[in-house]
Amino acid sequence: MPDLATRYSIQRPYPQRKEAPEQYRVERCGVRTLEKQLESDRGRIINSAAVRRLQQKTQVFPLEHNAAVRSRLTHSLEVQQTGRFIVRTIFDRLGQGASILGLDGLERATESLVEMACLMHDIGNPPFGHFGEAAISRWFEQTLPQLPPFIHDDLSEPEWALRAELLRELRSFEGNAQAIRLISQLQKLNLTYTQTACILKYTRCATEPKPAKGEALDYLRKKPGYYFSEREFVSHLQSVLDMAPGHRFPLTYLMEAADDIAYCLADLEDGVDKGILSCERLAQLLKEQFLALREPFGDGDAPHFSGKCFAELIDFALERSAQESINKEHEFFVWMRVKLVHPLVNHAAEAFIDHIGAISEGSLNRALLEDDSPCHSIVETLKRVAIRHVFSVAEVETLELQGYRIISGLLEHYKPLLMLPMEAFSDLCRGGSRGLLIESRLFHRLPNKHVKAYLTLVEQVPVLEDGSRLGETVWERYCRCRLLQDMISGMTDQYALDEFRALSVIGA
Ligand SMILES: Nc1nc2c(ncn2[C@H]2C[C@H](O)[C@@H](COP(=O)(O)OP(=O)(O)OP(=O)(O)O)O2)c(=O)[nH]1
Ligand SMILES: [Mg+2]
Repeated sequence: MPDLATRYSIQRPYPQRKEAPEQYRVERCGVRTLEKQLESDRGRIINSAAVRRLQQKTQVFPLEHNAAVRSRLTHSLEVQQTGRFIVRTIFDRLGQGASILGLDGLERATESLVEMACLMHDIGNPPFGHFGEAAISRWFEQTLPQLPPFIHDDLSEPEWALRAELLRELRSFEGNAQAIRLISQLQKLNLTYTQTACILKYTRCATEPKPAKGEALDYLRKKPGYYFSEREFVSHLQSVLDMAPGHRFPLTYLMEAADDIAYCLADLEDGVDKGILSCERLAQLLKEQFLALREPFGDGDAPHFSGKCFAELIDFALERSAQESINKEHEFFVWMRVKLVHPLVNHAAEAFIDHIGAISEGSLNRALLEDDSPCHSIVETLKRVAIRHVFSVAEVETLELQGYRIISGLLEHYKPLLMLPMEAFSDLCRGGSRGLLIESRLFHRLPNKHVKAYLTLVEQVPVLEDGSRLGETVWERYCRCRLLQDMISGMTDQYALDEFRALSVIGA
């Protein structure tokens, strides 16, 4: 079994130290140095604009005015807390055994890595959450066939192949892949590779096809985890941390479990807070859903969860809330959390320890909580009730349609920039604007940082299998599409709405 601790490295893309790479490993640099470097990562992350922008991005409810309802930022803070709880539970359980896993003395470092991964895990998400991702992907899917070098060009065989892969990538915008791009190229946070690896949730490059069910590591590769533009960064990260391609960094499993535990209850609480469901109705739905999920396991009509019948536990939370005179809903969720979070955290910690071999290798092909246990059924129950009874109500769907309209509308406004021939766009980048009435004005609205990232990427024309280079026009157009995706996904909900209104000449 690979020793977990050998994966803890303080190496960064832009090193500030002069030592040879072996000195970056915790066995050589020592735990104190590692902790100091991770403290520096914390500062870089907490002070980043990408984290601040989460405060105005949708978790479930787009453009929400009620600040008590979760945004991506408040959700991420809850994930951070849950992540810390899981790490502490693992170390408490391990006790003296931490040294067997090579984790001796690494509790603080592990806690910091997981906490910061949790805080950052959603930074690549576009405005309007899931629907934002879908809107970007769909717009590109419909528009790419109209873009000049993508529809006609005199290309060699290998160029055709890569062009097709780049098009596949541009059709599938992914928040997780965008997060890797943000850290490495757009914000250049220069985090330790170890810290960045904790949020590399999926391990497939977006140019590769989705694996078929049953294929090796199909779960870890089910969504794009990084873009072609970051392939060299990721490949370097993998070699620094001894990660095989397609495999995960061990602590990423903890970030994923913390996210699952945090949002499954929180989304329902927000639904109740917004008056979409009453606690009584929710309690009934949860009991029914849990029974239905446990049926194939034959544990009867009172399946046990953490030594108690699940229905009893819900009724207990309901009773406690009935005794509360002022904030009944709050009381209900306090008790739900008290009764559910501990067992779920314990289960995640146990699964981490039980599967430490596969986890150290990064080959466990599922989420920690995804087994056939009652704990898994609880998470599934909460998620399914949210999907059926919160996300799909008319109010939420209307807001999602508005988000969709805003994102596709914005991309449509910026489309003239994508249609320009390469030479005219380079002219714009050099400050020229002759004859480009609309395009020059649109260009001036692009964030400087994103234009700089585009200019850097344009220079990195990929080398093909046969040693030749990809045609410049195709590569440049890929970079320009990426630029537009960077710009749109970097917006907050409110900023996207304001920008859409401004460009559409609609008043507030
Ligand atoms: N409004 C709405 N929210 C949804 C829907 N499906 C899931 N959500 C919420 C549930 C969670 O609070 C949140 C999860 O968002 P993410 O985009 O991060 O997805 P998740 O982490 O499950 O998947 P990932 O593996 O990161 O792609 O979105 C939906 O159809 N509508
Ligand atoms: Mg996510």
